Amino acid sequence: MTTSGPHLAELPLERPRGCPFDPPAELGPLRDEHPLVRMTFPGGHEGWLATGHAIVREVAADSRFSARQELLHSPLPGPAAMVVPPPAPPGLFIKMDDPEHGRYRKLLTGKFTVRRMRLLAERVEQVTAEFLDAMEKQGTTADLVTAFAQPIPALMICELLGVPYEDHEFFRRNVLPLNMPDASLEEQNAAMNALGEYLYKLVVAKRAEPTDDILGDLAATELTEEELTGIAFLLLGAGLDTTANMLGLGTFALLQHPEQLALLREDPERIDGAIEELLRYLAITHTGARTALEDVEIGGRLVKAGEVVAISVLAANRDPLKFPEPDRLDIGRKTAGHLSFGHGVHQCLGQQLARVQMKVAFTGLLARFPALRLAVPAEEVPMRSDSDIYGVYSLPVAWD
Ligand code: HEM
Repeated sequence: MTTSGPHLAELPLERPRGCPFDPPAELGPLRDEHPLVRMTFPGGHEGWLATGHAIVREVAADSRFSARQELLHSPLPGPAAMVVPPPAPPGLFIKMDDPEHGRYRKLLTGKFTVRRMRLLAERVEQVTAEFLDAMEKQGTTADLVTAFAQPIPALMICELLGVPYEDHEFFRRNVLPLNMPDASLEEQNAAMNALGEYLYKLVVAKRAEPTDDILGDLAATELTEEELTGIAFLLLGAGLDTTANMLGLGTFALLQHPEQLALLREDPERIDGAIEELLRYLAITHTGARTALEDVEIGGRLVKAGEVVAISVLAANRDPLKFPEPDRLDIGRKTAGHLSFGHGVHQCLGQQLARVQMKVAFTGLLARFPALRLAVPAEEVPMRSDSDIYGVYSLPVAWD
């Protein structure tokens, strides 16, 4: 076991200007030499950065590493990195460990199964067709983000949870700062409080008058109103911004790789493989973190109790030891084992929902607009470089 080695002064974050889909240039060589490396966190704490696929998987699967937020130092710079966060509010189980985490998750797993999500496909098709109709009517150009990528997942998660879609602008406005490390603590707290108050009122109403949706079902259990609010907050936050960014950034990536797009257009059956490859290649939830609860020997290094390990999903998904020619977007490749939905007990609960939405939405978009193209030079597309969830802020597209 080695105790010395290189030391990173910060987590490299900037994706290259020329190819905004690739990891920061430093990350590849670093991962290949030192898949687990010492790093100073923005608040000055010493910890680690895991970039190798095997190590990232190990950390995510090992219950000696905790997801509890009060133990975490943020690996991303910004005001939140300077403070120790409070324990997660009740119900926010993504920031909890088992058995507490499992108690909440168990109540939800049956609601997001492959079978249930496939049954939903018809409704996703209707919703997608409506937004594509509206986009087509508006002329021969559009911002794909506001016309297509955002509204489809927003409407679907609202319907599933039983949250009024009319309020989606309010959710979007308030979810945004929560994923932005640079947002001030005041902004983040105000957003959290506004969403919390809204959702609390909603679950109280559902408890009084049951509704036929996920929150309605949960309101009929013994969960407290605070727990219901935390779960609603997690599901709404996770469902609004993630799939939307995969649709926006995924379309951008396909337009920038015309040979891959042509393969998909030639044989739309390739869609499932294309989606997994886009998930791997783009790694929109690029960074995570865990805290060691005890001393752990891993990858030939000793991570001490209390130290935080930042995880670069982006670097791990591009590890040549796992994926040959990892920097090539190849919709026909074997993608099993990509880490874009996480790994271990916290693996994404909504992944089947996300897959169904992406399949229907990408298929509908490509069929409706055979001549879809960027309406601005690629360098002018505004990237979400300042967010925990990568993507595009807008994607001007045109068709004939
Ligand atoms: C393409 C879209 C999506 C991506 C890339 C994504 C990514 C992830 C990742 C990486 C995690 C693990 C986080 C960790 O280990 O700390 C996660 C967890 C989670 N995701 Fe997703 N997600 C997506 C869509 C969704 C959707 C649509 C929902 C809707 C309900 C959702 C709900 C959740 C929940 C509840 C968890 C926490 C699971 C747990 O802690 O047990 N996700 N997601």
